[in-house]
Amino acid sequence: MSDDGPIAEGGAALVCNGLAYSFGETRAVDGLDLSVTAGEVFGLLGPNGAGKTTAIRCITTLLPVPAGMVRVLGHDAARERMAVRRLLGYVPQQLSADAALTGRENVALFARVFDVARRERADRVAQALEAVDLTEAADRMASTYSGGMVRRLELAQALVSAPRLLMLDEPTIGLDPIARTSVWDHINAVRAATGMTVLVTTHYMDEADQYCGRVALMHRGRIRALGTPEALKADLRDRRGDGAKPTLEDVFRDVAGSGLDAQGGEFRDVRRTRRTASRVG
Ligand SMILES: Nc1ncnc2c1ncn2[C@@H]1O[C@H](COP(=O)(O)OP(=O)(O)OP(=O)(O)O)[C@@H](O)[C@H]1O
Repeated sequence: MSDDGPIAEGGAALVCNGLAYSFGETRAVDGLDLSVTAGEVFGLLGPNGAGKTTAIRCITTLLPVPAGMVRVLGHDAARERMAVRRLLGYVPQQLSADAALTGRENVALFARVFDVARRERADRVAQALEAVDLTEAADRMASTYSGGMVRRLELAQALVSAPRLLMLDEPTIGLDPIARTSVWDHINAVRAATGMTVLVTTHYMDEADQYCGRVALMHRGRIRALGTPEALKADLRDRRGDGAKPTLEDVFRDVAGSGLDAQGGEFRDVRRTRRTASRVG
């Protein structure tokens, strides 16, 4: 922790205040307020077009912060971009592994990009591959990997720089249930070993319920509800008072109301798939 610079305010790994970002007339992020506690798994949920990816891209410094403030472990994302980048790991929605390289070469590439010290690189690459159970497959071309293996490889790429805050944009989309569980098991094992903070977006409500300590519903660029899945469900149950047990999806339908369908968004699995395996094949 000593070489990370400023101490995070109030134990927060990430703070966004009034973050806003527009694409032309489209206000993708519209005054986002968020505080993610160090060490937690935080789920950022919302229908298609809610602004989740745009917010993540601002936090990871891939987009500027034109309005509002973003701080990662006390570092300002607008003014200290390199410091923020050194603290972050990012697994984007888009495929980030190269089919024409081996698993080890893919992770080594990220180690170079993220400036892992040359003398440590081989060990750190091996550790990252081990952490996601890809040691045996490490020297095979990524084009031979299954979709779940590719996703774990992308996780290793993000982990090789030993991030304090891991950002995952729909990490399990398009994977079968066993591969989804495997991805989460590996994320949780690394988190338990390192204490890193995880911010994840997902359309899978069951995953958010099971794996996230707290979740926030983002809709039309803003947070509309935030809390533990249990608290959010209990609150809706109390308000409805009909004895039925709401799911997390019920909570978010309640919060976003008819605006969901008007925007064409769905909280349930939207049946999009990254087609990971076929795209690297
Ligand atoms: N490069 C871009 N150019 C123009 N508009 C964009 C661009 N990227 C996103 N948008 C718009 O910004 C809004 C927020 O999009 P964003 O991708 O951040 O949402 P999201 O919550 O991540 O959605 P999804 O769940 O589908 O990934 C949408 O209206 C989208 O059409």
